[in-house]
Parts: sequence; C-alpha cells; structure tokens
Amino acid sequence: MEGLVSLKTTPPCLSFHALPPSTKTTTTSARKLSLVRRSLPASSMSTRRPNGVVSIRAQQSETENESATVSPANGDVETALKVKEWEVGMFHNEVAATQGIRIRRRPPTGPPQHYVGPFEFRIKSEGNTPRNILEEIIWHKDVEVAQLKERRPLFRLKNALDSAPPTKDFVGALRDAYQRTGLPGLIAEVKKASPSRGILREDFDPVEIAQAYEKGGAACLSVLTDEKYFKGSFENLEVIRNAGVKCPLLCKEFIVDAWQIYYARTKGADAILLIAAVLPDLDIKYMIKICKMLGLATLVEVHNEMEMDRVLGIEGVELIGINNRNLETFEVDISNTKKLLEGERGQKIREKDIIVVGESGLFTPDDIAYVQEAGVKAVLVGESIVKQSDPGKGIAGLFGKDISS
Ligand SMILES: O=C(O)c1ccccc1NCC(=O)[C@H](O)[C@H](O)COP(=O)(O)O
Repeated sequence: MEGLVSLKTTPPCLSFHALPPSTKTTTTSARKLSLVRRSLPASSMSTRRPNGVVSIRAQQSETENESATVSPANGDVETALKVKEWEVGMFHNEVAATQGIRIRRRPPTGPPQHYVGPFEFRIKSEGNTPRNILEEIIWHKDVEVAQLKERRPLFRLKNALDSAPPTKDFVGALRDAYQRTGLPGLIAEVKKASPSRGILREDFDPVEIAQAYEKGGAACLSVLTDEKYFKGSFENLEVIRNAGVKCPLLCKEFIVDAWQIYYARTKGADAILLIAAVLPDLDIKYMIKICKMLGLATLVEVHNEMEMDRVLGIEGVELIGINNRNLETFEVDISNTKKLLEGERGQKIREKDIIVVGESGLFTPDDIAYVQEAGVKAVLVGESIVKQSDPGKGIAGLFGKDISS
C-alpha cells in the first residue's frame, strides 16, 4: 500500500481499532474467509488484495490484514464472493496478457476508492492507477456493470428479451448500401462527447440526430451508451429505436461482460461492438455465440496487426472495424486502415468475405476515397457529421455527394 491520498470520514490515523465495532471481525467469519481462500487454486494465492477487500494499515501482518477486511455487516458469503470475483479478474488479466492485451480488466492492487463501514477513503498506488484512458474506461465499466447486474440480474431481463421485436439486419444494410451507392456503407454515430474532444454538440437531441442521419443516407447508426466518458446512454438507444428509425442500431459500448449484450438487446440494439484490445479470444468467441443466439451482429474492433491476426483466427466474424484512433494515446491516423489491410491480411479478409469498417478520423471525401481504396466497404463516422448544424447534410459533405437515394 503506497499512499493514503484522501480520507473522507476516516479519523487521521486509520487503524482497525479506530473502526466502529460493527466492522470488527468475528473469529468465525475470519475462519470462513480463510477456508474460502484455501479452496482457491494455489496459483491464485498471491499477496495482492481483492477488489473491495481492503488492507487498512501498511504495517499490519497478513493475518491482521485479513481480519480487518472481513465485515460481518456485509456477510461472509459476500466477502467470499468478492475474493473469488477478484481472483477471476486477476486470472483474466493474466490470460489477456498472453495474447498481447495491455488493457487490464481490473486494478491489480484493488480499487483506489475504498469503503469500510461508514468510512470512505482513497489509496493511490502504481497498481491502482490506470495506464491510459482505455484502461480507465474499462476499470470504471467493470464496477458499473457489476452494480447494474446486481440491480437487474439476467433472469429479470427474460421477459423483455422474450418480447423484444426481431432484430434488423446490420450486415445486410451495409452490403446493400455499398451496392447501391458504390461507396462505403455509412454507420453514422450519435455521439455527444468523447474523452479526446470533449463536448461535440451542446444541443444534443439523439432522436433528431438519428432521423437526420437516416434521411441523409446512413445505412446504420451507432449509438454511444457510455455515460461517464461519452455522455451517452441506453435510454438514447431505446428512444431512437422507439422513434421508428429504420436503420439497424449498433450499441457502442465497452463490453466486458455478457450481461451487457442481453441488456443491449432489450434496449433495441441490432449489433454489438467487441473491442479486441480489451477482450481475450475466448471472450470474443463466447460473446459472438451469444450475439448470434440473440440475433445480433458483432463488429469486432482492432487497432493493430496483432489484434487483426487474432480476430482473423476466430470463426464466425463477419464485420471487422479498424479503428484509426489509438485508444491509448488518442492519436488518429487513417493510414492505419491501409496498413492493416495490406498483403496476406487483406487477402484473407476477401476470402472470408468479411466486411471491413474504417473507423474514426474521417472528415472529407478524400478520406473516404482513401479508406475505400485500402479495401473498406463501410465506415463509422461521428465527429465530422454530428458537429454539423444539419447532420444529414453533413453526410453529403463527407461523401462529396448526396447519398440519400
Ligand atoms: O472518440 C474518442 O475520443 C475515444 C476515446 C477512447 C475510446 C474510444 C473513443 N472513441 C470511440 C470511437 O471509436 C469513435 O467514436 C468512432 O470511431 C467515431 O470516431 P470519430 O468519427 O473520429 O468521431
């Protein structure tokens, strides 16, 4: 534990004995926790601390620390589950690293924000500070999804899933648009803000923007649902779907858990984004299967050669997005699309009849021509069109011609 940064309600010298009696450990609960820990695989018995399980004093012995973490108020089972959940997160980080994935699912030393009884405090260390914005988003998402799942467990979504109308054909819409116009099919993004650009549009009406995009010739729409970093929401997805928009809808979310896919389906999604920089192969395979079962398309997003090679090795991928934005540094370079489609990779993509979507940083007809020349049959565009007073007309500006008919 490297440093206590801020302490909200906690006394200056935080120690186990300073805590109210309700947070003290009972001998039985400590014994039960130790049994749970013993039942975990040997490889996972590291000294790192589990999420939500806090070691309070830097100099405490391991036994004392464990005692201090168990709260009878929360219950033994809850504590045991937290330990297991944390172990799974750590295992996930390890598997991901073997596939060249640099984004860790969870902070290796536990979250910076801690709660013990009525106390809340922050501990900052190298191990709980995200290395870049994508990692920060993912750590936040992991916690957010755990809370959402608790409120709406899968079995509660069942009715909404059973009564959801059939999904629309996302891939078919892109193919049709390409055939109709001879230009890449447009996935137009309903995007209010982004971490790299801040607020893109103050007068943001998701339905108005979606309808303008549809009128302007978009084949599909992408709706950002992340609230914290993009000021999007699942409500936006739902209102756009319920407003009678015919374009298939991509749920633009940072998926870390299959639960989000089911939830997106209940909110009107027709397609889901899976980010290879975040998800190991096994997760991608599993999630593609779930999507297929639910009638959803998947757009699997890559940023570099290694991710492209991994994704090309996965069966059942129909759409690959090449993001020109480095999600770790924000740098945008549209030549990334060209680089990843050269040589054998491009050949494999054509053989597999995969549609490639060029994503991010596309502003002009020349940009569109450049990525089309590189081999894309679809593009995903946000900033350059959402910022126009009439986003529909912005589409004509982007393509250099009216593509609505
Ligand atoms: O847009 C960002 O700043 C961003 C930051 C971190 C992770 C993802 C981010 N964007 C998601 C996207 O991929 C874009 O919204 C999408 O490709 C459209 O890009 P653009 O046309 O440049 O708005």
